Amino acid sequence: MDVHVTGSTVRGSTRAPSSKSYTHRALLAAGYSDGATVRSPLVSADTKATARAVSAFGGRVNAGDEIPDDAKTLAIDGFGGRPAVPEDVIDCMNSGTTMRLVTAAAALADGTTVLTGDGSLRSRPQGPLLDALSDLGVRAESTRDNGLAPLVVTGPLAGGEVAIPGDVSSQYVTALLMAGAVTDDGIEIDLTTALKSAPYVDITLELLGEFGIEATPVDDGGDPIDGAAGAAGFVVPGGQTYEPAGGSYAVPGDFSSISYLLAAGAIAGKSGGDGETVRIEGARPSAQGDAAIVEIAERMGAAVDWDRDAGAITVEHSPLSGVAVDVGDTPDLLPTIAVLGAVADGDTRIENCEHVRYKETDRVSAMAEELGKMGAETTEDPDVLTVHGDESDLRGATVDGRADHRIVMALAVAALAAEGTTTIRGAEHVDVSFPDFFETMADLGMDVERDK
Ligand SMILES: O=C(O)C1=C[C@@H](OP(=O)(O)O)[C@@H](O)[C@H](O)C1
Ligand SMILES: C=C(OP(=O)(O)O)C(=O)O
Repeated sequence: MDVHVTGSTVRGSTRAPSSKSYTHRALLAAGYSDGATVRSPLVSADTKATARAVSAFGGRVNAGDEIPDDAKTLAIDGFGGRPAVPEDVIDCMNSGTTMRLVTAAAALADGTTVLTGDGSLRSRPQGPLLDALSDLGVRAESTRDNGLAPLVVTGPLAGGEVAIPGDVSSQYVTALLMAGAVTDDGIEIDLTTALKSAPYVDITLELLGEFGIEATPVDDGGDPIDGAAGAAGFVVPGGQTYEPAGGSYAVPGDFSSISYLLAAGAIAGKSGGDGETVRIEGARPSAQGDAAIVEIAERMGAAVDWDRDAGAITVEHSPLSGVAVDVGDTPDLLPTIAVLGAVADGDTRIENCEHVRYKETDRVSAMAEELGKMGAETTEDPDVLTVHGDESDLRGATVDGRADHRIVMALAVAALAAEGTTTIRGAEHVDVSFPDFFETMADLGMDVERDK
């Protein structure tokens, strides 16, 4: 589907969608339990893939009925830590989180599970997780023997000690921690490189805690530390039982999604003289590293206010200046920061971004090339994307969303500040994390037309 976005201003109040990362983990944790209710889930293409995997392992989501797009709660009958051997191949579609978390869950089953995904997911690295599971005594293979899906996993997994790199995907650590809790022996993970995307492991640790599961980051002496940043490894004892307090878990708002709303306000938010700006609700503090978008936008000069107690962010347009940002912890913010950089004065250097190339698409190249079509000047290095705001003058163009939700949403925000109309191809891919993105933006004032 193509959308056509014409330069426009935005204002008004909106609510952030629920967190994709927390929803995946909550659905799977509920699957690992005897049963639990997930409140305010994100219902999207990716989280539905995880829900289907839970069902494939013998759980039941929403009494076996299709999940309505507006579901406010999801009741899950779990498989009690013992996944059944699925009757069919598990299709993880476009979702890296589903594939990594479900691969480790599959290793617990006493039999063989086959996992696949769409063309994008079948090109993303799974090798380090397969190697780790193999070292733990599981048969975990790529059908093409190239570290890519389709994957074939034959359990069961008893646990043990394993080494894994931390610089490809933090999702391998999350996967091993979630599965490790229900093994007999537990899992000790030694990181062979520093961990990137560390806040996502903090999200995992926070959620595991809410489900009554103990898992601990450790330093290189094996002593417990607070938080995943700087950890040399992790320890999760086996034989644990997933059980959320009160039988239910509530998903917070999604700061990666909030980043587009905030950026839209920062580059095109107009108060209209009545004090009303862009207000984003559902922004309560949690372990999400992507909450850094508030500080990044502030550093660039945006007029942002985050009332943490109320969980509300207000933002208004003001002139932006380029900054240097390290996205080692926050890879999903790169497309948003690149757009802010394209309208800012001076250079915006997005550093430590090599792992952002292993996403639904190579987002470093994708943003350089697609923003380039709109008149932005960038310099791309393997690990750094520099956006030259002074040399950029955004104008409408036809751009390719690269079948990647974050590229589509970032380009739509850029189009707000562009002269004329921008056509974005493949706009339907927002269904991965923010299905109502274009409705939400239209309500805020974005001039957007969708082709049927
Ligand atoms: O665990 C998660 O929920 C995620 C971890 C990150 O991936 P990597 O750890 O592969 O960088 C992030 O990019 C992804 O969108 C969601
Ligand atoms: C990379 C992403 O997710 P996943 O790894 O689950 O595909 C994302 O949402 O930007």
